[in-house]
Amino acid sequence: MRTNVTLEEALALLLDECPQTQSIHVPILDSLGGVLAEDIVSDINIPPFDRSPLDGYALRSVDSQGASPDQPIELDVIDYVPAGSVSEKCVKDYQAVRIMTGAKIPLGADVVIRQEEVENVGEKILIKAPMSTMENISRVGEDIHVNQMVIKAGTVIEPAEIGLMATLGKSYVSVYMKPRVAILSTGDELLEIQQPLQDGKIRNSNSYTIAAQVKKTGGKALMLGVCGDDIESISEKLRAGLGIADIVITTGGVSVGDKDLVKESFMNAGAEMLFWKVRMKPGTPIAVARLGKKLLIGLSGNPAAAFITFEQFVRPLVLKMMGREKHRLMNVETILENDFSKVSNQNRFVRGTTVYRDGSFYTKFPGKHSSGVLSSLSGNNSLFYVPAGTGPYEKGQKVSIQLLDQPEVKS
Ligand SMILES: Nc1nc2c(c(=O)[nH]1)N[C@H]1C(S)=C(S)[C@@H](COP(=O)(O)OP(=O)(O)OC[C@H]3O[C@@H](n4cnc5c(N)ncnc54)[C@H](O)[C@@H]3O)O[C@H]1N2
Ligand code: MOO
Repeated sequence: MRTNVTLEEALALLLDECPQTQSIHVPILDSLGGVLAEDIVSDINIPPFDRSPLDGYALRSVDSQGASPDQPIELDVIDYVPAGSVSEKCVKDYQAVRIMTGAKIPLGADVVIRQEEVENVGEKILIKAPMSTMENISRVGEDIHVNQMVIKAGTVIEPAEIGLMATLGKSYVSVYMKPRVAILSTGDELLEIQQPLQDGKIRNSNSYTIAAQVKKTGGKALMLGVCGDDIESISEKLRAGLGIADIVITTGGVSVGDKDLVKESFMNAGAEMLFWKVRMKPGTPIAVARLGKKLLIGLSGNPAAAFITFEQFVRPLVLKMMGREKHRLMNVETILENDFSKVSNQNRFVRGTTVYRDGSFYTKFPGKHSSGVLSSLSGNNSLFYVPAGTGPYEKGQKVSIQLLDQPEVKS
């Protein structure tokens, strides 16, 4: 088993092991945030017919030649066509059809004049300027044409893609399944959240934080609950998790204590250890094992360590499994709003809150940094990576920061 691996090695080892999930057909609205597993090619033109982009009159451009405010040209209005209807008439010499936005251009007409530009005289209109052919006409297929590749497999589905599928008459679509991530919290000190506190015990928060992170990333979280520090009980829960999930995440029990039994439990469940311990703080003792195509990831029990190692390792893994090509966190340049004076021989991730103001990003650090502190994670949207031996960093200094979420825009 490899140990004390670098961040890059740990991520590479995980991503190398990562199988893509199978594709599944879902109603288009359920595909939001998923990755398309098929090419979407159009079998129709959009718009399907020449149509009016205006409320006005459809006419023949030749009839408008020579028109001016002093010498307007008079046309007979022979029909009315609202959107959704089709005129049965053909526009002939010095005729026009009243037309609404979205309606099909009647035969014979090759331009549309907006209604504000004409003068109405009974059943007739006066036009006061010449028009060029095809003016104010949305052409058939100008948006999408037959056989056009509209959305490529691998595209992340956003609201616009859902609208495109709808316009093409596609009600179901093939996407990669959400990776299923089972979550188990280990520790004799853990109570379920409904239970009253007892001396020496705490409530299990990690399962909930991690399940929320899984959901936010696009995976499906499956709760395995809480388990005491006992190899047989942990192994039994792991087997149950492996039966229903692509990845099993545990928290707690990965350090060097007498009751740190997760690695042994991974092996007891039949898995092969890939690595233990990454050169980073917090979250050093992360343990990763493989059983067939499934991965077992043991995160530290410390809430902030579990949160941060999830973002560094599990988030990219889940994204890659669901077919996302871009799974790295975005780095931006930010201006520090406090000092960070700690210099240590360990690589470190420091939680921070980043905002966007007057064209720049600004980052504040909370007062409490310990990996056991959960409260100061609230409101954080970024992580400052401090390589070993660097610093101190000072207020006003420009540094690079990882964004976990879009920053608030302040004015
Ligand atoms: N002698 C040493 N002790 C420790 C070392 C070391 O190198 N030598 N490493 C420390 C570091 S760094 C970390 S990180 C922790 C990791 O320990 P474990 O992953 O084994 O986690 P636990 O000891 O089980 O728990 C740590 C902490 O977190 C609380 N916890 C656990 N599960 C939950 C949960 N589901 N919800 C909320 N809080 C939880 C637990 O009660 C502990 O307080 O080890 C250091 N020790
Ligand atoms: O690696 Mo630990 O999470 O710093 O206390």
